[in-house]
Amino acid sequence: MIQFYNVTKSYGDHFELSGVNIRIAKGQFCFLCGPSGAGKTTIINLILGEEHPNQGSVLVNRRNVPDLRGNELARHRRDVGVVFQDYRLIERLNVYDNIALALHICGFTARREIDRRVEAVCKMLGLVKYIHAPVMQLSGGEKQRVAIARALIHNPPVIIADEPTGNLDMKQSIDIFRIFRKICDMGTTVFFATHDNHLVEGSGIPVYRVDNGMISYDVSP
Ligand SMILES: Nc1ncnc2c1ncn2[C@@H]1O[C@H](COP(=O)(O)OP(=O)(O)OP(=O)(O)O)[C@@H](O)[C@H]1O
Repeated sequence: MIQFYNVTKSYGDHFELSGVNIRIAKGQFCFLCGPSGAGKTTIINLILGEEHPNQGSVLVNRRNVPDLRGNELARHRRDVGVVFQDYRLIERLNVYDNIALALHICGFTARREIDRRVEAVCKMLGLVKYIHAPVMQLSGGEKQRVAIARALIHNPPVIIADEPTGNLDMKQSIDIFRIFRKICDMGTTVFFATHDNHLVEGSGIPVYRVDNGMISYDVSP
């Protein structure tokens, strides 16, 4: 589903990732760990096609991302749901409108279909009672659930999470992590960048670790 072959990415002479090989199968859950500045967001941007490698290939669903242009790139970005640490929601809009906006942007116009999808995803994420609440009134954990709902609304085969628990306390982090595990159990591939060792250790989930420009792979016990 996600494959990096011998990828090199540098920014001038101050940062280089080299010889990056990643292989994440369809429906698999993998962590992406590493210290601040190690290149986690760079790897995510390569998957999204927001950055291009200097060398090597980045395949998602067998498509070489750096080759995608125009409609193909737009389609690729719809196929990869993204969740960020800082939620990136529109605070003055309510939960329903934040999630529905993602469907409007993709050309959905039928009100009944939009209602059906938004209600289903809110039900799955325990957001039904907040559906008409402005996002600014929600806690960090609730906002992150809205951001996950927005990322899931198109049923993307892949979800990328960039430090999704970075602003949350331990209890909320564990809740959010469990939601991602549930999403994976439903068949979605999940790549989860985190600094939270308490989520990684003992989880038994494979980990890609970036450090000093290199990547290694292991399975935490
Ligand atoms: N567009 C860019 N131009 C130049 N340098 C960049 C660019 N994007 C990132 N960098 C540099 O690349 C390095 C890796 O950054 P990146 O954001 O990928 O790290 P990270 O592991 O996600 O860090 P954090 O955990 O702090 O978010 C950093 O030294 C950063 O300053």
